[in-house]
Amino acid sequence: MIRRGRTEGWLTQPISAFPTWASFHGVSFNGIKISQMPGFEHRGSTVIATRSLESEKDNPLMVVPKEFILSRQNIDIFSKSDQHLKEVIDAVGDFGYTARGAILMFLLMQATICCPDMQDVGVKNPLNEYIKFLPDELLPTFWTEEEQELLVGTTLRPAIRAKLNSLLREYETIRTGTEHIPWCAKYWWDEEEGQLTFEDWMRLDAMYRSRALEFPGVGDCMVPCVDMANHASGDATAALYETDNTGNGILLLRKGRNIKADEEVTITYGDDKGACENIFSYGFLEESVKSARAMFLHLEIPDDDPLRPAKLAVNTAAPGFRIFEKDDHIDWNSDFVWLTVVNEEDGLDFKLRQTIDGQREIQGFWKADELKDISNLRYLLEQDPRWDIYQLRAIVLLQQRVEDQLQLLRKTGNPDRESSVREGPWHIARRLRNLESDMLEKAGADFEDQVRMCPLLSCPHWIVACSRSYTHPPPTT
Ligand SMILES: C[S@@+](CC[C@H](N)C(=O)[O-])C[C@H]1O[C@@H](n2cnc3c(N)ncnc32)[C@H](O)[C@@H]1O
Repeated sequence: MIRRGRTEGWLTQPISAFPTWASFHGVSFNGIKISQMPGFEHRGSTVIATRSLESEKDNPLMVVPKEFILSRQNIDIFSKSDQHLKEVIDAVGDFGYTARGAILMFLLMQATICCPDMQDVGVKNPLNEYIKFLPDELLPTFWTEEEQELLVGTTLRPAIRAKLNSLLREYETIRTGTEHIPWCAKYWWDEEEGQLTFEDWMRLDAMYRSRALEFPGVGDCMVPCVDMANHASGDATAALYETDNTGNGILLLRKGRNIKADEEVTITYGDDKGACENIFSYGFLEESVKSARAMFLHLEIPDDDPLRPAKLAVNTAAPGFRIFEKDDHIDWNSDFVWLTVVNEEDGLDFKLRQTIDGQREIQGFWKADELKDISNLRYLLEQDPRWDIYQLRAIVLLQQRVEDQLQLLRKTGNPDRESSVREGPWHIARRLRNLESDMLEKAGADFEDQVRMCPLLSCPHWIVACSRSYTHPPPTT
């Protein structure tokens, strides 16, 4: 549907029409415009100063009426006057009550309302037009198989796979939830006339993912017009966004910041995000980025661990660990790792409990303490006299996983660009490979140092103590 709307023109508007649309609906601009930056057209539209601006004198640069903020709460309000919107949000169950679910369903309704084939569906509102100004971002979920192959060995590759699987599950939830509604059955799902495809869902997800912001006092939302600001990190960030005391969205130059006419007014999409997350959500990596910053590596509980099924049953954490830069070294965090490195002899135990509705539920224990939440395990292990051993097991496990990932990256090398591969994905994949490879090398060296400095290594029994969760040869000292 969306692709058709873009081609036939009913779901697209030139950005030159944006200022008229925005001012007509009460958005105020002070010394700024939305347009493309000469020389940087590949970055789409952005916010540009029309005259020199000073934070002391000119703030706020933009005020967006609070009714325009696409948030969970506002969509609740919209759905009170649009029974079709309410019907589909209610039909998709819990998903429709999350910010992401409600906003995606709202965007889907706007595209549906714009489609000339759909009669008497939804209520026309100013945000029907907003979706027409949103470009189709080349996020990695849209890279071809061949382009995604360039990512083998990077953490972006499994992230894309997982995302596509979760999008498929969402799409199925929407289909099964709404196919009994007569107008959805006809316009979305009918085998001949139905317009909605998985590609539409991917496009709506890309609109949301590349534009959603966490707005102070509102939560995850899309703020039309503020979401036209491009990203710059660190000192290069020119402006901040927040809500004023009446709930309107505002854009403010950073304190003490001056901007010359024709300069870009950027915001930050999050300076702490790793290179992988930036590419995943926004489809680009700033040229100034010189490190991967943060990476998430998946972990498996070994098949020969007799507690594996029980551990997986109680696990509520992401199955892996995150490494990140901290000062001049690489640090890590994970709740899952602690569950992986302890076993029955240490004090981990599981019991089956009968619930009141007759179901059986598995409960985890660390010695006498019930593991109500897996995030509590680390705290309990810290109190244990064998904490040093668990730490050593964890670090050795991470060290091996980091080494495996590095080997995978090295094995695939830096492939040459085939003519069927687009320049953008190729360039980004190459940069990510190099950045992640550097970070893994640094993490490997830091973990090696930690193992080497561990006092337990002078104890001849340490391998025995560690052996349960340590299946690889110990590092040489
Ligand atoms: C929130 S939108 C910003 C407005 C967008 N440029 C537009 O045309 O609607 C985020 C998208 O803008 C682009 N973008 C933002 N900052 C960028 C940057 N520093 N370099 C390259 N592209 C950027 C990316 O395509 C990103 O997915």
